[in-house]
Amino acid sequence: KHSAKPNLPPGPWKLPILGSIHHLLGEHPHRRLRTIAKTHGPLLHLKLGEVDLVVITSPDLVREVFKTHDLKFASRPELLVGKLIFYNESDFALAPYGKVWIQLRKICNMELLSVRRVKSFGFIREDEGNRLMERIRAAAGSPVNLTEMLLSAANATVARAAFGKHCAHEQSFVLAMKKTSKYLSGFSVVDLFPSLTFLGEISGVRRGMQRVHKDIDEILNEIIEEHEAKGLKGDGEGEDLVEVLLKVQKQGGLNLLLTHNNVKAVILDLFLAGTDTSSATLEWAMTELVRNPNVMQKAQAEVRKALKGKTKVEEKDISKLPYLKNVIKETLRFHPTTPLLAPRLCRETVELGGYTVPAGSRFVVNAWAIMRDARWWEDPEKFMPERFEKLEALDSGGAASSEYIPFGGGRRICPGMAFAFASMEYWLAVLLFHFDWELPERRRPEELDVEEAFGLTLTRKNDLRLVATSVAA
Ligand code: HEM
Repeated sequence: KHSAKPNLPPGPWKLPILGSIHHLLGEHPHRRLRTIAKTHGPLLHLKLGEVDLVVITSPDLVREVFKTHDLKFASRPELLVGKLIFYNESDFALAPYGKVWIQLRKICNMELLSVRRVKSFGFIREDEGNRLMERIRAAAGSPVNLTEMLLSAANATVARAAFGKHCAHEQSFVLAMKKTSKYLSGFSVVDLFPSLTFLGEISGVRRGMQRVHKDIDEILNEIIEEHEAKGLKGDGEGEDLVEVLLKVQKQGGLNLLLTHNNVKAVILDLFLAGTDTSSATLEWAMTELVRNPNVMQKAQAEVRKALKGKTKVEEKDISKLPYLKNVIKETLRFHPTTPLLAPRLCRETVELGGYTVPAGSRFVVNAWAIMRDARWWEDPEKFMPERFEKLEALDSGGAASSEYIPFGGGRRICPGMAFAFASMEYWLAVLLFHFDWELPERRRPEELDVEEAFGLTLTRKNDLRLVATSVAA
């Protein structure tokens, strides 16, 4: 008689079967969810089909979930793409919390994306930076598609880091990954009604995923065979990431028998999480620099003064560019490329903010809304890199603060921060040192649009086309 209903967080009214899905229509989810939070508060409950979704829009709650209750929120929801493309969740970005995730994350932190390893890829970033510069120079004053060029540099960098210098499969692999990312939103019908398996069949999604998986698997098998045939050097110098993973597999000594599927799935993670996040951030940085000529001048003056007399930017110069670093931090605040972070799964029932979040709920943090909220940010709609000169606590790129969370937080915080900053800072320095930038047809800076395309990564809707003028060194 008195079976107590859980005291769920508030949320908008729900329809039978669909739940709250209709409230998310018409605008990008991070924008709709901010509007809903303004009415119902910073802790929301929505029912999306069969899924309970809890949304957080306040730094206090962020602190609670990433610090006090981190372990309870450290899992990821099961998505069809994880099963069908990521080798039945043999990776660690989509894997639930557990033995596999713990071991793979350890390998990632200590071997794949450690500061030492990221440093060892400096020559790749410099090569790709030079290639970027030459492609822009070759355009000789006609508009260049920076969106496409930055994505190509990011893809090539991860591909070379993962597979080694000469990988014949780079292009076909990148293409297959592009197809994969469209299945990853977590908001698709197959993931909102997981019990209705026939939806995957009639929509063709299941077949599409199986086809992409087959293509990816063939390429990765060949790459692994080539690496095995070549033999593993084992000296730690100049190793690519496939070599590192195969070496760890051979050495054993982990709490996990690392399978070939683990190796392949981890490589997929690095591509999916590590390519368009970095290129989209740079694309937004260049957008804001063109829209804010004073900021552009200040950043260019810094880099040109620090590198006076040089003909090329070197990685070691980046430490002399604090303003440029703040331009990137401000871009990540203003245009976080994963505005709702990556969805988590609540492993146990938790009391949060006076409400009950039931075990099994999916949960997201509206990082975009928090980082544009005037309660926590002065002039939040203004692009102002100077704000980071005062905010020492935010220097670590996110881990230290619950208002600045472009990389998430807690145990599942992005492990690719060092990799991302190294490429983004270097390439931005190259773009600003060698070129002046303006809009085609001498359009005014304020005419540059900031429309968003929502996919897994928040990119510009329209490609960024700018005219570059070479500056004499
Ligand atoms: C501007 C660039 C980037 C941004 C904004 C970004 C952001 C994020 C965010 C928000 C998450 C989810 C964290 C959470 O659940 O709390 C994440 C996870 C992850 N990122 Fe990044 N990321 C970037 C670059 C990279 C790069 C370059 C790599 C690797 C090469 C990478 C690898 C990963 C992986 C593997 C995960 C999953 C971690 C796990 O579940 O344990 N990311 N990233």
